[in-house]
Amino acid sequence: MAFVSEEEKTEDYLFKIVLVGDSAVGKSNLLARFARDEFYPNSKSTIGVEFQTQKMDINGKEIKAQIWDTAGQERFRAVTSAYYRGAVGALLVYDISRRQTFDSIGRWLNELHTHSDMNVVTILVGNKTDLKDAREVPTAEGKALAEAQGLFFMETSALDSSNVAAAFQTVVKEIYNILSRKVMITQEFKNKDAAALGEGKTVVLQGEGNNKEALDEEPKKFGCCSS
Ligand SMILES: Nc1nc2c(ncn2[C@@H]2O[C@H](COP(=O)(O)OP(=O)(O)OP(=O)(O)O)[C@@H](O)[C@H]2O)c(=O)[nH]1
Repeated sequence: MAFVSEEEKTEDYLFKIVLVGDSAVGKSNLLARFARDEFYPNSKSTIGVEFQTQKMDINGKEIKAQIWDTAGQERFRAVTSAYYRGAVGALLVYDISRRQTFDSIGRWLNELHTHSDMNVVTILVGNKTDLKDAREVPTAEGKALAEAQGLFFMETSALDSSNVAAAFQTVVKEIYNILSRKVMITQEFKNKDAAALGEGKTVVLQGEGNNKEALDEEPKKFGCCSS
């Protein structure tokens, strides 16, 4: 087990992660499965925005993933810029049994990159793998798109739970790794300065641009239905 000091344990990390994709691909159910281990066979379209904060343990650190969910359909959606603002992670979701939802991924990726940091950690998620006989998008095609766009990739089923936690964890772990590398670089610089000045060392967690906002920002809510 890795050694974590008392001081380190009490540090809080809050990562804003957004769910993006066409209507009815299963965004809300992925969140419901991950955060509450629930599934709704007849869920209605999300109206406005919902978010859930889920605690996770990464390398002995307590991370809070604040996961935001909005409707895929334009008329039910939240204010786009506010939805993406400060996001450091994204799940780009399509339904493996409806090709048109896969064809929309390019558009969602454009929207994500227009409204958030280009470096937002993104995973392409092919949901509803339980619908084996209805599959329209082969796994290899999803994987190829992810590779071409530099995204992580996973296929999930909110219905039978497969890979749901793994998909969220992949994003959170990668964000944490990026921030850890930044801390190490900051520490290296500070140590050099400190050595020059003869001072003790300090470690500061520094996000940049939108990433920093995500760490600072208080959750905001639009529309209805948060838990
Ligand atoms: N078979 C199957 N059905 C699923 C799965 N995930 C979601 N569904 C169903 O798909 C429908 C839409 O799910 P939602 O989670 O509401 O989809 P959404 O992407 O949040 O939809 P919007 O809010 O309209 O954008 C519901 O009837 C769910 O029960 C899954 O993994 N397998």
